[in-house]
Amino acid sequence: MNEMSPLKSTSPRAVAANNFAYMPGFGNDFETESLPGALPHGMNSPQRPAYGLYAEQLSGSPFTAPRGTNERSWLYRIRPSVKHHQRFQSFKLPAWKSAPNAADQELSLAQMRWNPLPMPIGETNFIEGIRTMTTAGDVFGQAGMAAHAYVANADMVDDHFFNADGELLVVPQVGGLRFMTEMGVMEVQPGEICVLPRGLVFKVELMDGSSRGYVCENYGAKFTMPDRGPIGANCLANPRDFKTPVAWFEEKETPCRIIVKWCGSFHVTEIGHSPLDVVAWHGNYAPYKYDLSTFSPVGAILFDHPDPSIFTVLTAPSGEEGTANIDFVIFPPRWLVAENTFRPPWYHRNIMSEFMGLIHGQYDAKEEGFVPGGMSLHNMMLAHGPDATGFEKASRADLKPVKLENTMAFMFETRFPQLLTRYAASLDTLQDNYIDCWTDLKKRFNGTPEGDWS
Ligand SMILES: O=C(O)Cc1cc(O)ccc1O
Ligand SMILES: [Fe+2]
Repeated sequence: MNEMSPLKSTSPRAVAANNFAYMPGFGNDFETESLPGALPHGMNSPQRPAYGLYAEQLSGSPFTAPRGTNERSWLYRIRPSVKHHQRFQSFKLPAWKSAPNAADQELSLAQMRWNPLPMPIGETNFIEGIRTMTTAGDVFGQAGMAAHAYVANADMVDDHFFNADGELLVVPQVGGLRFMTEMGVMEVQPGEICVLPRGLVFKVELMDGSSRGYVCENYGAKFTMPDRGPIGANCLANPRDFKTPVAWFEEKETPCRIIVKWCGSFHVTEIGHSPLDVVAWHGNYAPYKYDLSTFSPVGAILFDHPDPSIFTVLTAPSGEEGTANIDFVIFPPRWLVAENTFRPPWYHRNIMSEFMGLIHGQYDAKEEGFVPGGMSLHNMMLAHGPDATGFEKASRADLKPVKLENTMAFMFETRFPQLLTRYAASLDTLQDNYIDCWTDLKKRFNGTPEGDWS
């Protein structure tokens, strides 16, 4: 039983909304109840669950998935979800696109970079504020992803949402977000991320007013922790730093809506009560959050610049070993100590497609132009690397140990090409001079082994 403070909400029986607790661990089999005795023991489906609750299974994998990837939770709720999912009508969220986005895509064969999206002027909640930048793969085939940015200035009050098309990895950049979900409440600040499983009902409140950030919508197999190989049993992201909320419910008997994303289109249904009515649950299919500052980077401690896969927080497998549907990678503060080494990222061309964002500070491959809240896209096989100023600086730097501080960039990297939405291609914040950052890279070859460093 969770230790919770006295009840304070629309219902005398709901759990206080300002004292949220979390359970540590990644993919654990959790159990949690917000009323004593609400969770059945030793079985899932008693003839009459305590408190008159309904038992409901939420499956995140096929019933017969192997043990390591088999995910489901049992929810004990005031009304079964079938009472929430009735008479759907079409709903419009025109800025949220899905792959394949044939009618709306733009040629994306360019290195691209954007300044941050402006905050919205009209009232905009989290789901209304989602603007798709790129789509990749195919939502119907359950492969690929979409990279979205969001801007929001309003709470979801009576509106709730679930996404049947994939899980959502949310990366706040400005403003904390409070995710009130069926399975509990998560408060997520910039510098933290959270994952909302496919099908989970939630709404979002803004903790600090106007908010901005990024969302990766994963159409494929769920994010999991990468294997560490020879690194061993510790470092990178550690399982105990992932936090899943304890059960929380409200008993709100006033009109609410549920908006659903399903195969790329949106639908709405009206119900007479809150769908956030799960009093207790157990299982391993659940939302979680993670504080990026708890990532323990492991890197080169003598020479050279390793591949960025060393900074993978979460990976969504594609079925082909070593070829991720999506890798979620961060570039956290760290010591740079490599000797006789060009320390920033090397110039490269990559079969994977890289969408990047900056949560705060400065990114070491770009001296200017990549600002917090900004985005960049380096698509499949398109060359990129440090800008000319960064190259110059790093090539001449005194290679003493240096701490890279005040920085937190991230990458959504996918095996699929990322196709731009028309929205992304026509944004005012698209930098039309991005490729000029490489113009001043000089020819230094002059036939001598030293090259021309004048
Ligand atoms: O392109 C980028 O900035 C991301 C990146 C960083 C790095 O250290 C190595 C490869 C890579 O794609
Ligand atoms: Fe790259």
